Amino acid sequence: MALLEYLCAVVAVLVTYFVVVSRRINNHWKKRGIPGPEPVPFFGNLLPVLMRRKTMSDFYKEMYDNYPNEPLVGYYHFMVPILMIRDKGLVDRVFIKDFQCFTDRFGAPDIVDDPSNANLFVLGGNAWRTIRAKFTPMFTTGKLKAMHPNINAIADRFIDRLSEKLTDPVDLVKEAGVFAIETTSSCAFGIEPGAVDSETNEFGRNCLNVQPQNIFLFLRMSLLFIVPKFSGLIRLNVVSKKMASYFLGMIKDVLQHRRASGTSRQDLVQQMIVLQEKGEIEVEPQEVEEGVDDKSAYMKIEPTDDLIAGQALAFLLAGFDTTKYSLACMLLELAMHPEEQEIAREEVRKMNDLHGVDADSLKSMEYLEACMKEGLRLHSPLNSLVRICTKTCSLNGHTVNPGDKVFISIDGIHLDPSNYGEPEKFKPSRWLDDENRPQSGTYLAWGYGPRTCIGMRFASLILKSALAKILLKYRLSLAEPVKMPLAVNPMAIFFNFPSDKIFLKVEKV
Ligand code: HEM
Repeated sequence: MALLEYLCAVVAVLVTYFVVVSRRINNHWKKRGIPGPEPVPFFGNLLPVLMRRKTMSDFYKEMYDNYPNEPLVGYYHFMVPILMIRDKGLVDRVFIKDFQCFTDRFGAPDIVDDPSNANLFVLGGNAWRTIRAKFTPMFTTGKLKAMHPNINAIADRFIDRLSEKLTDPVDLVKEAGVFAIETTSSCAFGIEPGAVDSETNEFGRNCLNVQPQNIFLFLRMSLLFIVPKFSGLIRLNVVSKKMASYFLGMIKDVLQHRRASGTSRQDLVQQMIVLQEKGEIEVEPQEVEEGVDDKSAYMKIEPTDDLIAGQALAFLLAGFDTTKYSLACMLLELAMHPEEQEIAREEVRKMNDLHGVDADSLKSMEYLEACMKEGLRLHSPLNSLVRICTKTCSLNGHTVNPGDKVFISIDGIHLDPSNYGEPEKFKPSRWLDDENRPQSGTYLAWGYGPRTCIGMRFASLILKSALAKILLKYRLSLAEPVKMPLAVNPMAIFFNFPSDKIFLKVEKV
């Protein structure tokens, strides 16, 4: 009995302590005069998300919409206070002008000995800056042109697959997924297209399951984001150990095979091999990022197979699902808007008659580009952009300290009527109207500032190649009604991935 009483007393003390600490933490924003939704102990503001009553995207967008006159809003990711930036001027400050105070995304240490975390997406500080400076030239116009025949071949295979499905409704997300598997395997993992052409082989299956959007990933990503040092200590990764070991092993095999056989191919793997052959990575004066006046902001890095494999893994993690869902959503919007689809088809036809579909002609397809931008505005695969403060700075009179987390709601900004007239409408023409072009800082599908998507030009080329080839051959329409806005997977912490199937009718033009 005495033991039971003793245990009850301990539990009562712990609960009281816990509630008091939670309350104190939950007063963080109140004390600073920053408005925000009322938190509950431990869960902060996440309870509706964890109970699947709201998606993370809805939660962010509601916060953006509910405080229309506030430049800053505070919320709690479990017990960690997070600052949401609403004001465009402050977005510019954090992501561009004061970027040197907000360089990190996860707050991970400079270089991590674990290759699955030592990648461009996760790394911070000098290691990120150094690798970014060396990897950016892999996506220049010339390099993309050289890779384009590969990309076109993958788009052709996509067209062939669709031709076999003309009688049945096409499962859009599934087909876009197979296309994304092929581009990822071919360009980032150096495997010939066709070798992994379906969801049923191991590579394809693993691509589809590399980051299953469930509660475990939600909690893992939450920990990495809110307590990066602790996550480092317990060696928490952005992917499971099994997936990391599969993909890292695969890319290392490709590296070894190319070196042993002397074979070469126009892809990202080859460019990484070229970088590796130059020896220790050191940033040259002409590669120094704008705003960085100190060369000590960079470091020397040994381009080991692990480091290279880590970057290929980042290309997969950052590029696979984003490409798949972006393509699916763009095709869906075109299917729902036959008039815009026809204008785009006419433009592609004209350019194709003159030059065929190549990297140059795709560049001149302005309407197609506008369709892509508009599709991404309405269906940005990422719901938010995140930065971690690395140097003390003041935002609107509020001091932000190293380790503090700031973010912006992409959907909030993309669907704000003060940024886009009739924001819910698919209107590619808004991108061609020179007088009313969307202002800078209001289009965030590829991110913003020096840490924007490194694969943007590459992904645009892939998406436009697929769109152009499909429009030339097929007319798209809905096979069954689709409810807008699309339902999103509730456990996708940073993403807007549609959760329902979408079926299109595809007919020859
Ligand atoms: C439609 C397709 C894609 C979209 C919409 C997209 C979007 C984004 C966004 C929003 C970010 C965060 C930027 C920020 O925080 O400011 C990002 C980062 C990144 N993306 Fe993409 N992405 C796409 C495809 C790709 C592809 C194909 C690759 C690989 C070749 C890629 C590689 C990366 C990497 C490595 C980062 C981290 C960059 C850094 O922190 O330096 N992405 N992407």
